[in-house]
Amino acid sequence: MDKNNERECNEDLIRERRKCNFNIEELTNIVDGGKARTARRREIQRLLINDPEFLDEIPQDYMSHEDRYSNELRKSAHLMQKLADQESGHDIHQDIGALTGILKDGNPLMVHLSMFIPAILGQANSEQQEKWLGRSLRNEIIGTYAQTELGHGTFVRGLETRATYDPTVEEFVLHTPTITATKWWPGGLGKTCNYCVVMAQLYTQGRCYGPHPFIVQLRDEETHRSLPGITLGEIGPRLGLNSNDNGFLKFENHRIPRTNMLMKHSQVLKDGTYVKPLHNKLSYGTMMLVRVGIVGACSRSLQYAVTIATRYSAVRHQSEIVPGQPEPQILDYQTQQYKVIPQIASVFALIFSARSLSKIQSSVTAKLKDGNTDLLPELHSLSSGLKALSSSDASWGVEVCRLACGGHGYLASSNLPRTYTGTTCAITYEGENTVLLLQVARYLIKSYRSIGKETGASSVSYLADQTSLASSSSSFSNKALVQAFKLSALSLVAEAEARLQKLCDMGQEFYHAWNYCSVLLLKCAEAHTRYYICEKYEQTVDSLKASEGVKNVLQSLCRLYLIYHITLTHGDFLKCGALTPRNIAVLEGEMCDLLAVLRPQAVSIVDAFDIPDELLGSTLGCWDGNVYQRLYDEALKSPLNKTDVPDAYYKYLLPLMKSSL
Ligand SMILES: CC/C=C\C/C=C\C/C=C\C/C=C\CCC(=O)SCCNC(=O)CCNC(=O)[C@H](O)C(C)(C)COP(=O)(O)OP(=O)(O)OC[C@H]1O[C@@H](n2cnc3c(N)ncnc32)[C@H](O)[C@@H]1OP(=O)(O)O
Ligand SMILES: Cc1cc2nc3c(=O)[nH]c(=O)nc-3n(C[C@H](O)[C@H](O)[C@H](O)COP(=O)(O)OP(=O)(O)OC[C@H]3O[C@@H](n4cnc5c(N)ncnc54)[C@H](O)[C@@H]3O)c2cc1C
Repeated sequence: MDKNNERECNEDLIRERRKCNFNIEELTNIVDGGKARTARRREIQRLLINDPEFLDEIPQDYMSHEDRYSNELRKSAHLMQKLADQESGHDIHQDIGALTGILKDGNPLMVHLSMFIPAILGQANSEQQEKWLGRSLRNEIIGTYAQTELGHGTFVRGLETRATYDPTVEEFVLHTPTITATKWWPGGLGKTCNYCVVMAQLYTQGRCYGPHPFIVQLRDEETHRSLPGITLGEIGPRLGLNSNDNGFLKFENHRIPRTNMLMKHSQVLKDGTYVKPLHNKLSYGTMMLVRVGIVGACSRSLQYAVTIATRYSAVRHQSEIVPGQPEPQILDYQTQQYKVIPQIASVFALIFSARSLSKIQSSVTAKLKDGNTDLLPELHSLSSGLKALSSSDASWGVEVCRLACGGHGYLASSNLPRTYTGTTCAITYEGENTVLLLQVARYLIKSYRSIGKETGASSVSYLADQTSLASSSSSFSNKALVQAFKLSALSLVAEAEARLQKLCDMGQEFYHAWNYCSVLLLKCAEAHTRYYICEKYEQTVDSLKASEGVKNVLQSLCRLYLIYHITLTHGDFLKCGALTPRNIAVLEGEMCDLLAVLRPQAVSIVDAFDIPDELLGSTLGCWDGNVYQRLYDEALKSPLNKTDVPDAYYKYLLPLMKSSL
């Protein structure tokens, strides 16, 4: 689509784009993380969208279960080949964002790229990396991450798969002792992978040392047949991601060499002696790494959904605001603005938090190389909290965007249903959100109780700021609003700690008291993480070197985000005295003013996300706004439209209609 050719474009969108008062390219660079990143993303996307191999012969929704898998595997394999053919020197994980939309509805090689290779990088020692890293990067072997079992996903310590060391032959015996120990869910496990990293309970010298990672060959490298002692299969249709072959796996006393235990952090020596790691949760490192990646992935899903909803809201006319006048664009309704524009603001919140988290992760990883694990709990807490809030915010945001598109948003061709199912899964996988938030709460309570002890953990240092509890601000600057979030989080943590202590003082065991307070603890974790996101948003926008136009847009979006979230949880702000009822009323009024200020810029802001039509894949969100013709053309692709009278009519309907004659 030639974006300079207005003749092919919907008139409403032309008018919207003429209202733009900022430099779109500059905002695109901010979204991508710099000019060079924009250029690289475009280079990759051009390479992909001009390649006919990525086209589907028929829309996926009309394919059989087998054909969907096969079609997606074809494209995934082609994509991997294409990326491998690219000049070297690029980190493929840096490029993952550029690939959004090219593969639809889960792809069978995703976990190979996002977990198997990272697991080898993070858990294997140098000899093991020598053996498996190159092969997996060259796609000579394809792997997955097999941790979850039928009986246990959340509670990793409860996994039942066993790896028992036999020093006589220096092998581990992998065994699935019960039906509930069957590995269940891993992406690509059913039919695609020939290797995997298995998390199993390590037994040596008669003792269990807990879950550890092992690399296991599953299928013959020539015939692709499952190896003896291994049962593999696919788990069946899911809410979404149905092009992937999520699988199951059972071991029947399957033997692997001792050197297949991934030994970067802990080891089992030839005689069976266990050497413990520097920190006993280092074996959970792959999960933590992916949680960081999920924050960025969620921001991209939301960019897709909100691009579709915003453009559609500019094109769609319905009802009337002024009686008797022409039907307005639905984007002119304040309630529609309230659906769509906070989601645009949320995209930037997620982008800036993802970047901040990624920096922290790099510095923790660098420290780990020197044997320093001090900041691991801080990273665990932040990555858990941000994974949870980003996935729930993005899922809700995508759903709101679907609702904002009325009936057409329910159509598969809008690409909103698939965007939703591809986002909501992140609430569950890689640590179910409630469970991760309770991990954050655990860290908060522990940190609150150790006030005064220097831990170097900056995300919780505010918990020591007891004086702020008594003070409410009369100023409404963005900084002051962020302070209100801080106060709200601090006061919730203080309340939860006091409630826990009271129950313990009354004679309850701590773990019962914990469960009894867990709804409040969840709120603490959410408030703390929201404060973190708001603080990063405000700081990033404040310190941004940008033109006035871009800065103004981002300031307004940031302010909208702060006020929007205050209004959603205003009870917490009132309860702690951070804001008064009058303050809330004023802020609610200002939120509506901000919607009006941002409304004329909305289309241009989503244009700055720069998502090519071919990747957006939506009849409603295309750049030219030619919505109705596209909806009609897509409908014609339905196989039911191949004939005027379907066979089913003769088989079922005709006999029914004639039966009473
Ligand atoms: C590169 C990627 C790019 C992009 C990504 C984009 C898209 C996604 C791509 C792929 C994803 C696809 C599919 C999903 C795959 C999966 O789902 S894999 C399976 C994931 N499974 C989970 O996440 C399980 C969740 N459960 C857990 O992590 C743990 O069980 C638990 C953390 C909830 C609890 O662990 P326990 O061992 O029981 O610990 P505890 O008793 O609760 O706590 C003891 C102390 O340990 C601390 N702790 C726990 N975890 C960590 C950690 N990772 N690091 C540091 N510390 C940790 C905890 O805080 C406790 O500390 P105390 O000081 O309080 O004692
Ligand atoms: C699309 C998809 C892809 C996946 N890919 C993989 C993969 O590649 N590899 C892999 O190993 N796994 C994978 N998984 C599995 C995934 O990681 C687990 O489903 C997830 O960790 C949740 O565990 P669970 O299913 O046991 O849920 P459960 O823990 O059974 O959760 C059920 C409910 O119990 C609650 N609950 C559980 N424990 C607690 C607690 N301590 N406190 C309070 N509430 C609690 C939860 O909040 C939830 O409401 C995938 C899952 C999905 C949906």
